[in-house]
Amino acid sequence: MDTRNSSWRPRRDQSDPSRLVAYDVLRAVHEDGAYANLILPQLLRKARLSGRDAAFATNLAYGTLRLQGRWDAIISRCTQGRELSDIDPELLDILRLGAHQLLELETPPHAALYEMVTLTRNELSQNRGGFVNAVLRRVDEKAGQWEEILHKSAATQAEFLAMWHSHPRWIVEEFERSLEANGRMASDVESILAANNTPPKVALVPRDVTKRQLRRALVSEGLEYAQPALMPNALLLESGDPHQLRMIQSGAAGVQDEGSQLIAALLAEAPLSGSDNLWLDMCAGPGGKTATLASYALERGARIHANEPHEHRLDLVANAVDPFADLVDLRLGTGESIGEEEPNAYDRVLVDAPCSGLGSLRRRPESRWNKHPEDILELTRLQTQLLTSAFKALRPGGILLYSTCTPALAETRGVVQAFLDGNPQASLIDPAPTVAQVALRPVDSHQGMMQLWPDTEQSDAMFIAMVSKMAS
Ligand SMILES: C[S@@+](CC[C@H](N)C(=O)[O-])C[C@H]1O[C@@H](n2cnc3c(N)ncnc32)[C@H](O)[C@@H]1O
Repeated sequence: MDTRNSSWRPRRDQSDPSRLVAYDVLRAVHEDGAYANLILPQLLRKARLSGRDAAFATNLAYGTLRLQGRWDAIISRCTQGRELSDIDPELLDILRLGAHQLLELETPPHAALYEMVTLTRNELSQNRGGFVNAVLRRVDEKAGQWEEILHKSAATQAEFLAMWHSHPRWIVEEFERSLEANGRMASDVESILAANNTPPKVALVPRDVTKRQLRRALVSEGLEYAQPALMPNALLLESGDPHQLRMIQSGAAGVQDEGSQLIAALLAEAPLSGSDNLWLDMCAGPGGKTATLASYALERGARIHANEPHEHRLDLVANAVDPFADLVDLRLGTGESIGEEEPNAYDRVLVDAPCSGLGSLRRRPESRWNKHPEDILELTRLQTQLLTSAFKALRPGGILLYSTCTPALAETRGVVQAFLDGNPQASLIDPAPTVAQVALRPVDSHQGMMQLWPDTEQSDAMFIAMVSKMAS
C-alpha cells in the first residue's frame, strides 16, 4: 500500500535519501511481508546509493528491524498514554527509525529529529511532524536511562530481556529451556540474545578448490578475511560481496555458516565399517550441505542422492553441486517415502530437517517477528516422519545425522528421544569425538547430542544428533 499523500508536495527540505531508503525497507517488510535482505539492494539501486550512504541506509534499516522490540517498548513510554496499536504503522516506523538513530547510532539529536520530522512531512503529512518531534524528544531526554527504566518496569527477567534484546518473549523462553536441557545455564540466554543482534561475518567454504586458492582469490579482489572460529578450512569475510568472486559463482567455493560446514564434515568423517559408497541427503534444498558433502564424497569415491520436494529448490541444489554433478543424483520427492522405497540402501544419511529456524535469527533482521510458537508442533510431526523414513533407508551399521537450525527442544531432543524410544535398532552416537577431530576446537555434547550456539561457537544455533543402525 502506498501511504504517501499524492496531492501534497514538499515545499521545504528534501528527505535524506539514505533515511528514505531505510524507511521504505521497513514499510515493505511490515506492509508487504518483504524480506529486508532482498528488498534493500533493489531500493539502494533505485536510489543510486553506494559507499557510505548505502552503508548508513543498511545499518539503519537492519538495525531498526533487529531492535524493533526495544524501540517499541521505549516509544510506548513516550506517547503519553497512546497505545502503539493506535499509532499508524507508517508513523510508528518513522518513530522506530528515530529511536534507533538517537539511542543506537548516536546521531546528534538535532539531526535525528530534523531528519525524521522532514521525512514525516514529505512522506506522510505536514501536521504529523509535531507528533514525531514530541515523541522523539521524550525518547532522547532519557537516553542512557532506558535500560534501567525497562528493567524496573518488567515483572520478570525474561520480560526485561525480551524487551531490551528485542525478541518475542516465547522465543526467549524456548532458548532458556533449551540451554538448560543442553547443560548450560538459563541465564546464558542474555549472551545468545545479544549474539542474535550482532550480524555474523560471512563464512566461506572451499569445495572444489583449496583454502589457499580461495585466500588468493580474496586477496586479488581486495576482499579482507579473518580466520575461522570452528572449521579449519573456512574463511570469514570481513566485508564486501562474496558473489563477485568467480569461485563462488561457479560453486568451487560457497557461502556457508561454519555450523553447517561442521555438519557436512561430521557426517562424512564419522567412523563407519563396511561399505561407504552411497549417501543420502534427504532434505537437500538449496544444496549448501549437499555441495560440501560432495567435496568429501569426491575424495571417498561415494555417490550422493540429493532429495528435495520443491522443484525450484531442487534447481538450486543442481546449481550448488554443479562442480560435482557427476557424483550427485537429484531426486524430486518427499522424504517420507524414501524409507519404504529404498530400505537399508544408504551408508550415510543426512536429515537436515525443515524447522522453525530459531537458530538463525541473527541472519535475517526481521525474521524473529514472523515466527509463531504454534508452527513448532506441526514441524515436529514432519521431522519425526522424516527421521523414521531416513532410518529405514539406512543400512545396518550405517550412520544417520539429524540436524536442525533451531534449538527448540520439541524439534531437537524431543524428536530424537521419541524416535530412539520407539526404535530399539537405533543407537545414539556421541558426535563430540568426531567434532574434536574435524573442528578447530572441541564442542561439548550433552547426553549424546550436541547444540551449537552463536555466542560460544559463533555459528547458527544448529542441533546435531547421530544415530547408527544395529543389525536386526
Ligand atoms: C533446512 S532446509 C535444508 C537446507 C539444506 N540442507 C542446505 O544445507 O542447503 C530443509 C529442506 O527440506 C525441504 N523439505 C520440506 N518438506 C520436505 C519433505 N517432506 N521431505 C524432504 N524435504 C522436505 C525444504 O523444502 C527445505 O529445502
